[in-house]
Amino acid sequence: MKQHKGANSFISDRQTVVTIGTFDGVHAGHRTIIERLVNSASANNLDSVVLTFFPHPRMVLQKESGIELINTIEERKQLLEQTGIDHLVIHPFTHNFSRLTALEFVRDILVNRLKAKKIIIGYDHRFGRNRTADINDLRKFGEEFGFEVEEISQQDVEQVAVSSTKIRKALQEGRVERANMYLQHPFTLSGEIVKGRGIGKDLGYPTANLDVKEDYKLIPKNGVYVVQTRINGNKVFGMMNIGTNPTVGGKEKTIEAHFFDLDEDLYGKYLQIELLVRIRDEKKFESVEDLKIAMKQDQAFSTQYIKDNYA
Ligand SMILES: Cc1cc2nc3c(=O)[nH]c(=O)nc-3n(C[C@H](O)[C@H](O)[C@H](O)COP(=O)(O)O)c2cc1C
Ligand SMILES: Nc1ncnc2c1ncn2[C@@H]1O[C@H](COP(=O)(O)OP(=O)(O)O)[C@@H](O)[C@H]1O
Repeated sequence: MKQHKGANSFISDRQTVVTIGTFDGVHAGHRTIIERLVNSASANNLDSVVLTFFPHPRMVLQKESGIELINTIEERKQLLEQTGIDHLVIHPFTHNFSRLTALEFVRDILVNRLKAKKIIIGYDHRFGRNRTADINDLRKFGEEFGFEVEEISQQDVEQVAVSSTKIRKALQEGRVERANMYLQHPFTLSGEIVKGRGIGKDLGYPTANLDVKEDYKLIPKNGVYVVQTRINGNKVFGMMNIGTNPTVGGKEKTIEAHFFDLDEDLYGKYLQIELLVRIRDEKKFESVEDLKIAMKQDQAFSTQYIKDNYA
């Protein structure tokens, strides 16, 4: 897969089949559409192109929308990489871009830049300044500029929307097993390991504090989770707490993980941590001793879960 930082730097020897969308989650519904794209491209000797926008239009046009996405742009790239598309174009969505008329968008971006011979698009897709144009307009442009339009049916579009909503809701409720089932891959949190308050080691459970810098990333419900990551190429399991650490007088929300059978300085490392299952709510314990007992139980739960599911 070739990556392009915008349509202006797109290069391809062949003409293309293009689909346009956010593809947040890159879940089963998205994969069905992308499969269609890839198959259509190979059947017609064309290159397959996913055109996606970043920042998300709502992050630019409705700054206060508080949008929460399943994937950061980095995660989205990695997931799309696995689908077998030839090109991923991440076009910067700016105010200026949003002012393009439908004609300008189709002619300048899709036809002249992306060399579109075919466009696969949802039945309800709208585009151009103020989203005035629809799929019928796109078909007319197709006759003028020589490309074909393939419609994604209402049923398929709804399936995609329902899945994204279900995944976000499951994550907000802490049901990561369910979210992972819809996603068909584990939900991840990614970021750099930063210094915390240095309490973990005293508790006997050092915890790597994850700094998720993307403010639009959906963080699942506070609580304790079984997790898995890769450290220096090795698979490592652990347990993660998302919350404010009320027992030790914390206020800020933190994301921290204790990894099993590991003793290593992780500061400055970039980790992608997969959430596997939720164990319990975060609690304010009477004492640090009670917290330690709970963490020991969390470890026992995790060990059993890993044995049952990953042995
Ligand atoms: C598996 C796990 C479960 C935790 N559960 C709780 C909890 O229920 N309540 C709480 O106040 N803190 C909980 N914590 C966080 C601890 O309060 C502890 O302060 C933290 O791990 C150390 O913070 P530090 O990185 O700033 O040193 C948990 C941590 C882990 C790793
Ligand atoms: N098994 C482990 N799991 C998590 N972190 C570990 C582990 N072993 C060593 N560490 C290191 O210890 C640090 C956490 O120690 P801790 O006392 O909780 O300090 P901090 O408050 O800075 O997170 C981690 O960032 C990592 O560098």
